Amino acid sequence: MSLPGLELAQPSEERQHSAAPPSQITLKPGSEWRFEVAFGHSIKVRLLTGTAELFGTELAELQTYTFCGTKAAIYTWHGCELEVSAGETNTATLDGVTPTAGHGAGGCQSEYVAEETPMVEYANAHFALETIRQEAHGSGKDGPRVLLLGPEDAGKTSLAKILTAYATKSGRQPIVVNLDPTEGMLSVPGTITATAFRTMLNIEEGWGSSPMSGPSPVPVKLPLVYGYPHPSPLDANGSVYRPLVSRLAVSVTGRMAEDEDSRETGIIVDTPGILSSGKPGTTELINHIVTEFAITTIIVLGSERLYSNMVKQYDNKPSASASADVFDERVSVLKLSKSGGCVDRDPSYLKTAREYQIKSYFFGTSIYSPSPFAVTLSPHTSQLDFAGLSVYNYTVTSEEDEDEDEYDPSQLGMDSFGEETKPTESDRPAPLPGIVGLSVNPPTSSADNTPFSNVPLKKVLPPAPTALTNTLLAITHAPTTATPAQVRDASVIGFLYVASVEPEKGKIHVLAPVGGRVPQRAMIWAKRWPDEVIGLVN
Ligand SMILES: Nc1ncnc2c1ncn2[C@@H]1O[C@H](COP(=O)(O)OP(=O)(O)OP(=O)(O)O)[C@@H](O)[C@H]1O
Repeated sequence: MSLPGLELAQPSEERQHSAAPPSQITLKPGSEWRFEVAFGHSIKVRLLTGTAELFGTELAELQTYTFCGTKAAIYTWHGCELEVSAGETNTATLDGVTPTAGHGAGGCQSEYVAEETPMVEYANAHFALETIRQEAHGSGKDGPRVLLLGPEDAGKTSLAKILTAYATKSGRQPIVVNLDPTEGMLSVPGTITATAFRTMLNIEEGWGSSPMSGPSPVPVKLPLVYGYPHPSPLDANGSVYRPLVSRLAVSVTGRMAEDEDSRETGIIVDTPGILSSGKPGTTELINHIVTEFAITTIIVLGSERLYSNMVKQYDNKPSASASADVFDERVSVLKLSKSGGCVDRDPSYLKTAREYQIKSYFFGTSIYSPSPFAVTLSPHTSQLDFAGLSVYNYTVTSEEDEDEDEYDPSQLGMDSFGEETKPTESDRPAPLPGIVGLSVNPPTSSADNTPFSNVPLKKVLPPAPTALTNTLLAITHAPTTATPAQVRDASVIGFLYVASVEPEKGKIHVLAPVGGRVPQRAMIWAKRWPDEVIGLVN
C-alpha cells in the first residue's frame, strides 16, 4: 500500500529484498539523465564510457558514485554510457515512514532521459562571465558579481553550482554567497554564507563539506557563516536580514580587495525564491543586495515578470561599485531558461533534507549514505551550566509565527547603562576564511547596518527555557560580554544541539560535532529556524 503524496511505500518483504538489476543508460550528445532518489534509499552510478557531468562537475570514468535523497541530472556534451544499480535501502525510518526503493533504474523514484536542456545557454553565460574576467585581468577592474533570481525551484542553486564548477575548471576562484536561510550551503539551514571555491565540487554531496562538520574526500571549503535563524528574509521586515547581508558583502568585498584571483573571478550570489515572489519588501531587499554586493550581472530564471521588472530597474544602470565611473561599469540583466528537469520539492521533502543536513553536521554523511566516501563523525555530549552561558534570541516575529517574544527595549543595542553601544574592534566584519590580516572598515552603506542601530536580540536569562530542547545554538566569535549588535554581527564558529533541558538544576545537555570544551562565546538560539530535530540523541 503506498502512502499518498509521500512517494514512499510501506515495506513488504518482497520489495525490500528484491534489488533491481543494473541498468545501462546511453545518452546522446547534449542530453541528460534526470533522476530522483528517496532519502533512505541509495543508487550507484558509474560512467562506463564518454564524458558526463553533474551540475557542471565532471564524473570520473568507472568511479562508483552513490546518491541518496537526491534530485539531479547527469548531462553529457559528447555522449556517454552510464550504469545504474541499486544501493542499500536504509532500514532507519524518516518521519516515521520506512523508505523503500522506487520503480526506476536502480530503485529511483523517477528517472528519464531528456534531450532538451538549457545547458548551452548556461555554458554561454559562463563564457560571457569569462570574457569579463579576462577584461578584469591586469586592468584593476573587478570581475563579474552575479546575482541569481527566480521563483522557488527555478534552478537557481543548480545554476550556481554549474557556474561555480565551470569557473573552478577554468582555474578561477569564485566566491559563492548563499543568501537562502532555508538551505544551508556547507552549513546547516538558518545561516547565510560566503565561500571561496578553488577546488571542485563534490558529486555526491553537492557543494561538498566544510571542516565545520569533519573530513571530506574532496578538499574542504571554508565558509564564512552568519546565523540567521528565520525561514524568510522578510521576517521583521528584513531588519535582521539586511545588516547580515551587509556584513557578508563587506567580508566578500574585503576578500576581493586582498586576493587577486577572487577579484578577477568575482562572485555568484544565490538567493531564496521568496525574494522573487513580488511580496511587499522584496524589491527593497533585492535593491539592498544589488547595492551591497555591487552586482554587475543579474540572471533571472523562470519569471518573465521579474525579468521585465529587473530590466526596468537595473539594466544598463551604473553598478554600485566605487570604481563604476572609472571603468564605466554597468549592470546587465539576463534571462535564462528554467530547466525542464527542475523538481518542485514538497514541504515534507524539504523538511527531511534539512533534517539530513543537521544530522550529518553532527554524525557525518554516513548516517544515511552507504557511499564509501561518506564521513562518520563522533559527536560528543556534554552538560552545561545554563547560567554560565551567554545565549541570545531574536525577539521578532516570523511570517508564519505570530507568537512574538517579550520585547524589552533595554536589551536592544543598549549597554547596561542605557547608552547606545559603540563600535569596537569586534564590530568589524569577519574576514573570509583563508585570508589572514584582512583589514576592512565596518559597513556604512546601509542605515540598518550601523553598529548603533537597535538590534532585536535579547539575552535569554535563567532558568533555561524547556523550548531549547531539540533546537540549535550557534556559537559565535563574539565574547560573552558582547553587545547585541556585536553578537548579531559576529560570524559563527559552529553549532550545538540541545538534547534536553533540566530547568530545576539549571543544566542543558548538548551535542557538539567535536570533543573538547565548548568555547566561551556568545550564542544565538535558533529558536524558530531550522525546525526542531527530534531524537538526535537517544
Ligand atoms: N536538470 C535537472 N534535472 C533534474 N533535477 C534538477 C535539474 N535542475 C534542478 N533540479 C533539481 O530541482 C530542484 C530545484 O532546483 P534548485 O534547488 O536549483 O532550485 P532553486 O531555484 O535554487 O530553488 P529554491 O529557491 O527553492 O532554493 C533541486 O532538487 C535540483 O536538484
